[in-house]
Amino acid sequence: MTLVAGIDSSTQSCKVLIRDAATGALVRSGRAAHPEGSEVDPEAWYSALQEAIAQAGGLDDVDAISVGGQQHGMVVLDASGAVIRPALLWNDTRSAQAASQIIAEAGQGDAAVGARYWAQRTGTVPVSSITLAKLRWLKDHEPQNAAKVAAVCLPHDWLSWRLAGYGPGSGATGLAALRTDRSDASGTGYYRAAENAYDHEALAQHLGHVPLLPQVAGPLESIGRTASGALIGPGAGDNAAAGLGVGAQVGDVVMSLGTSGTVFAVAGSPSADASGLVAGFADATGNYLPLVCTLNATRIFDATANLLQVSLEEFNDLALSAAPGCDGLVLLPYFDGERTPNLPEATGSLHGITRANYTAANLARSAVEAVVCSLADGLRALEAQGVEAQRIILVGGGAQSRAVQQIAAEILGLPILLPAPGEYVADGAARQAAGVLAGEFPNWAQGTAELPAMEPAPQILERYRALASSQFRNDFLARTELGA
Ligand SMILES: Nc1ncnc2c1ncn2[C@@H]1O[C@H](COP(=O)(O)OP(=O)(O)O)[C@@H](O)[C@H]1O
Ligand SMILES: O=C(CO)[C@@H](O)[C@H](O)COP(=O)(O)O
Repeated sequence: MTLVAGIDSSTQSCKVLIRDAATGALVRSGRAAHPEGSEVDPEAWYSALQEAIAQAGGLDDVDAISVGGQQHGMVVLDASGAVIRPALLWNDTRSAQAASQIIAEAGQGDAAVGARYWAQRTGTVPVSSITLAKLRWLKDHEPQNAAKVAAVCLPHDWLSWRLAGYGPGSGATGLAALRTDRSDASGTGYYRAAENAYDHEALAQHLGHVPLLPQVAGPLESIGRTASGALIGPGAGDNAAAGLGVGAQVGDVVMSLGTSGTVFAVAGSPSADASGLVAGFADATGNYLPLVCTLNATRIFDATANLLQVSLEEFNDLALSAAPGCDGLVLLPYFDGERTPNLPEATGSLHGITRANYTAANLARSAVEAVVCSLADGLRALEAQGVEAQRIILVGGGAQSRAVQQIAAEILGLPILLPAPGEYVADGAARQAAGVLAGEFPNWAQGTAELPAMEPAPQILERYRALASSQFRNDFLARTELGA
């Protein structure tokens, strides 16, 4: 049996799946936790990867491997190949002001002009998550570190590079061996997905110089070999890998609930949304991946379950025991600030509390309704860019939640497909690894169920939208009054 391995190095953990390259059957798996926090030493990802690989029985009998990873994280390397400082992750909002400056400077002070400039130039209006904003933050706050940057790469690029035998001390030869793929490159803010080209000018302006950038490998190109001789695929950003994992085709819309909430479509042409809601990313096959990402998804469930001192299963039961609309209780889920809408300083808030509705069940349900509504807004932004959603493919750890499944069916008003429980980012990476071996993506069978239709509850989204837009207005006014 020929075996392939797929890795998902995500925000919270590292997962390794080893599959039969011919059929896709799962053979072994492993998993290890990542440290908390939005600033992480990349070595911690490598240790978690080693632990997950060992748990999955090692790689000695594996013929090809690919890494899917959390997007945008800033991994900066010096000339020797050593990491200069801990990576700033996609959900680290300290770079929010840098993002605003990048936009304002492009528009010579006019943010709307700057937003249009970036939408046209790279497909994405920078927010704090985007790597370019993190590099600008580095230049402004740690100029001595910025000056040392010989190469910059992303979490999945760096892990693939380590698997290929490079690391601290591998010097210029090592740096020249860095590779990425088009999907992850498209999330940097210095890659023009529609032209398949890096934007060196953006780096020169916002980092202060142009460092070495990983070469962009083709969708089925091998970028090296592991110590045990397995081919290493190009890898992908985690959302593009999830798209591969569920076999998404042009026109399909995927909603993922993990640490981040994302909703994205596979598209045949690039997008350029000057409102900044939709990021114009690329997928892992040569298409495009217009995507909306929120900072607050399953961790809202974790925090609420924690507060209520219940397990996630009990949390789901509680949520399902409350009535749609939570008797008027509405949560705005901006616990970690927010990226879409762009409210990096926001905090969460609970509205409409009465003595009667302030129950554990309503609190649990309000958390699920909030997260689903925030993604329903994401879907609306995608539709404004011309995406025609016929159905939604639901993935990510949060898709396992029965409460999410039911409430998504009530709120989204579209058929919802639930792939068999699995790790779709790691699956996409495994599928890519099998494709690297065979020269084409495999056609692995996959069980998918359609969720039963639910009584639509449009009032939930209406109330959420009314509150969210008033919070957005207030935040905007506060920033304007402060002159920010
Ligand atoms: N049955 C469940 N009900 C609710 N949430 C769940 C359930 N199972 C997993 N999760 C959520 O999934 C999240 C992890 O999802 P995952 O996609 O692995 O995240 P990430 O990719 O960001 O590391 C956890 O925060 C957890 O709350
Ligand atoms: O920033 C984005 C997409 O733009 C996030 O989707 C990250 O890629 C992290 O994903 P998870 O670890 O939450 O799956």
